[in-house]
Amino acid sequence: MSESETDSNQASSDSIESARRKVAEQRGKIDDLDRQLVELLQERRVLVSEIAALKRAGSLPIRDDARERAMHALHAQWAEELELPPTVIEGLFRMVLWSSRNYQAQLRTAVPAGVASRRVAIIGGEGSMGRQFARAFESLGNEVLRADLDTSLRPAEAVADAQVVLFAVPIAQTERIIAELAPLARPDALLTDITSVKAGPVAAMREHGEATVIGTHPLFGPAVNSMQGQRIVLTPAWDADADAREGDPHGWLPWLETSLRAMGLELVRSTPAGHDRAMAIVQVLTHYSTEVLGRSLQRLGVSLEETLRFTSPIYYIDMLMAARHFAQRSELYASIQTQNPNTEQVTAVFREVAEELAGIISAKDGDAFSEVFDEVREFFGEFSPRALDESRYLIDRLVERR
Ligand SMILES: O=C(O)C(=O)C[C@]1(C(=O)O)C=C[C@@H](O)C=C1
Repeated sequence: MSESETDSNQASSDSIESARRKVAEQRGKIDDLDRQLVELLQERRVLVSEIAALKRAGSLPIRDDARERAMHALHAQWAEELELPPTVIEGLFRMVLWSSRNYQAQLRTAVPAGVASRRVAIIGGEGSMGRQFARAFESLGNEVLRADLDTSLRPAEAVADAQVVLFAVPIAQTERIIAELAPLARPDALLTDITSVKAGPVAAMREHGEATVIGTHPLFGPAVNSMQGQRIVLTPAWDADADAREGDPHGWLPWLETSLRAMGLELVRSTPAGHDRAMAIVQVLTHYSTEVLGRSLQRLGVSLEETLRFTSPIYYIDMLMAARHFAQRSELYASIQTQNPNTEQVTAVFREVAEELAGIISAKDGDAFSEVFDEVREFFGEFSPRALDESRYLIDRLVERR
């Protein structure tokens, strides 16, 4: 090595060293700023807890959409003034607001002072959903009786002793267990369930007991971090137009609605048949499509690792959803797919459409393809701009994690 080469190597290692030192210095300052950010979040949380107390006293809801919209608009304006990307600032504050609402739910902001406590039997109380609801009812001050296959408390005893009976058992066994236990419930009790189909279980609860019947379907699984902001469908067994006193002589519907809202849930009212029609799309059709995709990948012998090297964000999201689906219990999905009264009709259309598109594609008929494409685009109509916006948000969050 010549002398000048040695010199230049020395110079470059000096400059690397000096760059490293300066980066470390700046990092120290960043840590200080980040610490201040965290302290500000803590200060913010104190204000939120004060708002929570005021809201509880005034029976105001945790979430205020108008306020949140106004905040996002204001933040966008600030971002622009300071030349920061508004979507990044919006993402940050969405996280802050989500956490603020969760915190308020933990502080029991939405739990009305006068919500009556009841003795609630959870049949299937050791299952993951059963445990989640047991905790939630307990946190509202109810006495919870957990009964399951292996508990010392027998399900029959729990049902006879309870004012509210919640069936949280696998779909395939729900109707059999209801038939066995519902006759033991007190006539002034509430019978409810959390099964993903509603017509069958609600009819079974009506048929086998004298108690008031309200079916429910939580639109989330046991894996969610918090129930805050999740949805639950309520399907009272009586006709919506009927006199409520006739279908609900003991006022169970207001009690259940208040309790579920207090857990942070958003309520969706439906009839058992209306629910099942909607779920044939929300669950059966989309799960079927996911299952066809997963099965095709497996049958094609695709190397996931290899394809993920080429991934687009959408392929990645599709793979996340497909793998998530197949990572869960097959019995749950088997039941959802086989027990919905509308499954046949919906899956038949899926197969027809798969054939239709395969025909168009193999005929290399670009015009026919565009015609189909345009018809579907028109079908999505007003939803499209929102879909573009929200999917972009989702993609940004995913990209930021990697
Ligand atoms: O301002 C309120 O009403 C709050 O409850 C606070 C807050 C926030 O964290 O800023 C949280 C939830 C609401 O949806 C709006 C704002």
